[in-house]
Amino acid sequence: MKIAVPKEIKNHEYRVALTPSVVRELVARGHRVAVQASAGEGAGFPDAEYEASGARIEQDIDALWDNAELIVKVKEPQPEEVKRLKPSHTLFTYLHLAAEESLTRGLMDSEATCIAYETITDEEGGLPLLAPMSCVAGRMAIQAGAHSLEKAQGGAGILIPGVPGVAPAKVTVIGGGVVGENAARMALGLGADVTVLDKSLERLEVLDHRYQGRLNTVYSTADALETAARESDIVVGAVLVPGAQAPKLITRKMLGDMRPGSVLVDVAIDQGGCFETSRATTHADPTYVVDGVVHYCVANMPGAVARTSTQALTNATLPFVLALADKGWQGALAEDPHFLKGLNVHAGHITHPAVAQAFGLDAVDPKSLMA
Ligand SMILES: NC(=O)C1=CN([C@@H]2O[C@H](COP(=O)(O)OP(=O)(O)OC[C@H]3O[C@@H](n4cnc5c(N)ncnc54)[C@H](O)[C@@H]3O)[C@@H](O)[C@H]2O)C=CC1
Ligand SMILES: CC(=O)C(=O)O
Ligand SMILES: [Mg+2]
Repeated sequence: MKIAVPKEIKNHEYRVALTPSVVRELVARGHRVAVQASAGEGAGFPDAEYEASGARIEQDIDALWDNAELIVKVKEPQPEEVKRLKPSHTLFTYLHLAAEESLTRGLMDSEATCIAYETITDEEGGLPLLAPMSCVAGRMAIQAGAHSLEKAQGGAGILIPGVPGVAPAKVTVIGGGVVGENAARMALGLGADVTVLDKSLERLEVLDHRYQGRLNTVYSTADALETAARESDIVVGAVLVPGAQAPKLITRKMLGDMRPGSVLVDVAIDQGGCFETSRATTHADPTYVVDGVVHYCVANMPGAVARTSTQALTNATLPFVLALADKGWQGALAEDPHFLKGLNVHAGHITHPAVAQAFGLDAVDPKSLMA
């Protein structure tokens, strides 16, 4: 299989889809890997390491895309990348389509086969290719929140742990999955007063047991959300309905009840965000203020810690990339129903029900493509 690794072009995105170690595994199986010149530099993997692993370094972007069968990326294709896709391509990357209709339409028009990391499932009901980046983003959410609470950033001027004689900050995390648990863990580590809200009692039970009374767990209702908004210094948005747009849980009206200088960190922004006033921001300009409340809404948070994130991401994607390369998309997806859940778009059709529902379109059952 001819595999291409483009250099990521999203704002301040320094991750790369394959490390030299992964390239080595692919080349050992007889695959040909082309890596765009300097694609790995931001994550600390120079071209020479890829060459030593058997990759060809490609300077010409047109040739890189044109000659590829399988394109492996990190972030959703940007408009100039969508234009390069063609029906013979298999694209494997994060897509987050429910948040972006124009991207969805662009991928449909390309007629390429587009497999999303974030909708692949596992036996335990988890999302194994989202989890490593959720782990990173959850941990970063508290760093981002702590920084945003500083006065110079528009925050209330609160130090998360407080000091002797001064109470710590109150941190509420909405959604106690991978992002939520990692955010809660970091906030606890800093000495915050931490509450996790979730709709899943099972999840709250797991967290209660794991954190042995150090964490407050609250079932997520409209009342609980209003209380969280009123009383918290930082609210982290960490909900997910896989493939779908995030529900808007903190409304504009509720901002009026928040203390000035409080902070909303919307990690769920890549699925459209779970606060009504959220709009995607970039690492270059990560925050803005609405009604006195600081919003941090960066859609590619792990890109800022590209070295850690690239290693964590490729640990998880490796078996899937090998399966696609060895068997082709039909072979790999036909024998793994969890991998098949990753198929979002094929030959102009949407193949994920939650994505189709987000735009009032019909979904084609991916099983019907496996014949
Ligand atoms: N901004 C960024 O850079 C990144 C964003 N993310 C995003 O973070 C979000 C969370 O991801 P994960 O933690 O991996 O998902 P997850 O599936 O592990 O956890 C989501 C949790 O939300 C809960 N939930 C769903 N609807 C809810 C509601 N209405 N009220 C309260 N809780 C609700 C679920 O029960 C679940 O426990 C996703 O949108 C993901 O794409 C992940 C990584 C990086
Ligand atoms: C999951 C995601 O959006 C990211 O890692 O950038
Ligand atoms: Mg995005």
